[in-house]
Amino acid sequence: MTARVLDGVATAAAVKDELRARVAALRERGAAPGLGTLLVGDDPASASYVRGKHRDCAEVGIASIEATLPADASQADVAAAIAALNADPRVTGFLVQLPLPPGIDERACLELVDPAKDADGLHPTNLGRLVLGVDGPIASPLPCTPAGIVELLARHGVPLEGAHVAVIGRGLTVGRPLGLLLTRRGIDATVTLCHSRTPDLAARVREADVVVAAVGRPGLVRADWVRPGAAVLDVGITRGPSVPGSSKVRLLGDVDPAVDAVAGWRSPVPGGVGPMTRVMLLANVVAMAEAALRP
Ligand SMILES: Nc1nc(=O)c2c([nH]1)NC[C@@H]1CN(c3ccc(C(=O)N[C@@H](CCC(=O)O)C(=O)O)cc3)C=[N+]21
Repeated sequence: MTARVLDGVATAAAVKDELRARVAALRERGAAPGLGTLLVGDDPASASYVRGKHRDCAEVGIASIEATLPADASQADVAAAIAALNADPRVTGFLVQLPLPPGIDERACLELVDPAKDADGLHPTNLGRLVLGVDGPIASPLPCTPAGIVELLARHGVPLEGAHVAVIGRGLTVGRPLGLLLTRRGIDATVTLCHSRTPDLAARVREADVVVAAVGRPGLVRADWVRPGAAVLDVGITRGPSVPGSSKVRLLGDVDPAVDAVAGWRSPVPGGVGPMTRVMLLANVVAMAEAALRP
């Protein structure tokens, strides 16, 4: 067997086409959506992700508002920048790029974001709505990577209802909210949420119809862990050594490429979950701008 590709680039492009039409409709009603970003410090990977998000916005007609602070910004500086984005009428949704520099309290910063402008879906109110399994009075944004994974599977016809999903990783942005999303009514997967202290991880993965690896350890998921025909989603992105004779660094996923001989589906790195994460951010911004128009 050779695994079929869960193509995040093509799927994200299809979602973008749908969003472009919704953005045009919003603009006609005088409610142009705008994405704000707050980047603190000069981590090159973070700067490159933020640039990518603004490029995506331009492609669908969403305005971009960029805020930056130096690496030595204080907690109060970050709080003031978040307050300015909360108050800016051009900004219908924004995110605080993570990770924040050492010394800044990330959780405290996320709590300062207006939940109605929380493009990442990481404010405790929105995570609470995810736990409750209901949409709030405003459209409640979903965390982008979990939402992107569900969309990627749905658009490739990979069923989740009745499926057993092994999620590896319990982080705030991927594993933990993904477990909540997959077990919602209407999605109806059965989830085993695995982490660094799970005994016999290989055995938990072997039981799964769908495997999601979100750890950041290259090659963690090996071919002999995977049930034949399973769908394997790779969320890990580790920057490896540069390609010999080129300035490009190799991006390494959490899934050993040898898995392709066993799996039914695999999402590649790059070109899988990453582009879906980015497009779900845009989807949140559009949905929040639409919600703001409703009486
Ligand atoms: N507040 C906040 N929200 C985030 O959503 C957030 C964040 N902070 N901090 C960092 C992580 C990481 N993340 C990625 C999104 C897209 C790709 C992506 O598109 N990757 C390309 C490769 C791009 C490359 O790294 O060269 C791909 O997989 O094809 C990667 C990583 C969002 N994150």
